[in-house]
Amino acid sequence: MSVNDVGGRRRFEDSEYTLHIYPGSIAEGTIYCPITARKTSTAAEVIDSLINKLQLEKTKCYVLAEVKEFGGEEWILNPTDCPVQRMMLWPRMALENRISGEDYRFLLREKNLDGSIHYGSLQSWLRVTEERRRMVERGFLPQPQQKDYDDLCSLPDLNEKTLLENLRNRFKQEKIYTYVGSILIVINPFKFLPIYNPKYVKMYDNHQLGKLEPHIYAVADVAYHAMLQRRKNQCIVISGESGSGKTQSTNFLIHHLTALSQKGFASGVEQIILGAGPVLEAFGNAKTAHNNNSSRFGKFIQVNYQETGTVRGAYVEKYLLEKSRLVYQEHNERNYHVFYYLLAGASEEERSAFHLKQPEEYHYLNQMTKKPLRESWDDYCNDSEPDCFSVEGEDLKHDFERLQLAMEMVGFLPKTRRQIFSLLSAILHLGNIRYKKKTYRDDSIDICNPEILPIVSDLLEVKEEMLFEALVTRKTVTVGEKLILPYKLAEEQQSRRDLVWEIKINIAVALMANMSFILNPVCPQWEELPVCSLTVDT
Ligand SMILES: Nc1ncnc2c1ncn2[C@@H]1O[C@H](COP(=O)(O)OP(=O)(O)OP(=O)(O)O)[C@@H](O)[C@H]1O
Repeated sequence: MSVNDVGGRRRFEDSEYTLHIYPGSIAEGTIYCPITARKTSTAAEVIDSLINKLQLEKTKCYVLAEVKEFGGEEWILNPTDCPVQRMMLWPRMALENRISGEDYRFLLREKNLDGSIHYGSLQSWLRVTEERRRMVERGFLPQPQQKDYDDLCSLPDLNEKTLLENLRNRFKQEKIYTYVGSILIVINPFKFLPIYNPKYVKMYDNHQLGKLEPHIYAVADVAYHAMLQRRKNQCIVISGESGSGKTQSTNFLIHHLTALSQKGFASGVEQIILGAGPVLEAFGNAKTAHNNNSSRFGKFIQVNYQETGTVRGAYVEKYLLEKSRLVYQEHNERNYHVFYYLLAGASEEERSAFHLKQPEEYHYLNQMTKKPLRESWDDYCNDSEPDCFSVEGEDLKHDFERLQLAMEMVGFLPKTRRQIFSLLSAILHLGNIRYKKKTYRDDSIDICNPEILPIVSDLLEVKEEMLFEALVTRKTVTVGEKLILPYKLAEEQQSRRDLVWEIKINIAVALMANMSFILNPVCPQWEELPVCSLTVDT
């Protein structure tokens, strides 16, 4: 790096730096090409200068990749990223040894037509990495400054301090995966790392665990090949606290498991499992204090394979749905996303058919946010004060459209979709029912605002009298006898809570039934074929 200006802050911003870009096989004969750039120069501008300087084909699409360890992961820069700023984050040693140092550098890469990155021969890339590793081991190349262990079992001195230090060291180098024997520890980077592209799928295909840098693909790969070789079902359990990245890791696993089975309708299964994401997410995720998109349920995904390793179908099940969230949420938390999507995205016709109101008018949504009522949903968009109805960066109208599309993809007919939205609206209206004592002497309950009953009966498509009975009385069975007992005022919450939970469970069952059907198309020949399955449990 050379700085050609040493003035005040303004002038420092304008300073010029020299970037050394390695074009590799794109410009044979050029080891690196020096490009002058400023702190604010974008990757797109640097690439333009490179194209002119190296006289590259202008019709092709190029990207810059940042490498922090030769032969290691490549971080592809977006066209708007500023390479100089990235370079300024490199350690001083790396900047001082620009020419002889080989660890930190920018590479020029070509983009394929499908948007993937052209890496040239993977084998030669792997060979270089391996050779380098061997040379480091023999002492021909210096050891990395801070030695880290990719398997905690190999730590020479294993205690809490060394364990955490090792994980921290690795994380600083954006190595988010570390083994403990056959267990994989993942530290959520909260940013996208380009280590999930096809190059990595290929690289981890059929490799013994621990041979390469730890990766979630390695775990998927070991499970897949163990299933095929030993002909035994395999199970991967993902656990962690809320927001630690379980859902994201599940998606990476499913991606790799289906990529390994390229034949058959593998990609279709992946598309459905992952495509069903928006549906599961809308009905099963909510904003919590720790995670704006927290899954409030456990997920069991079973991918079934034929003996040949081809995906045969899949099975997804939700369990332990957090039912209490429907009727009560903690401070700074929300009810399930789907309610907010519906209220923001429904058309005028749907608003009137489902008797929709503003979110603040529903007890099940406004318990933690007591703010003055707004005139219309659009008012929320102009409100800069944060509240629980809007989350930064969220576009609820768009999310509702996306949900409708995803439901269509998972096989819901328009009529079923309407029924589900009608049930959701019924849940919200049920929450607004208020109770009182029937009479001064009679402790059983009555409804204060009976005008809600016709709305809910219309939405649930049940008779008003039946609904009233269900809300104020309960059935119990004693020895050989069925009793209908009135709810007492102290039990008023329970009276509608049971009904609300029942509705939500029925919606969840309908969702799962639909998904199971679409993920397991009936194919007569397959019925006779042996199957093995791989399950992912979060
Ligand atoms: N490997 C990863 N790379 C980049 N971002 C990640 C990774 N893992 C998780 N994240 C990000 O972290 C956030 C939380 O992750 P995720 O929703 O998967 O957590 P979770 O453990 O499923 O949470 P919850 O239990 O609350 O549902 C997401 O915004 C996700 O994009």
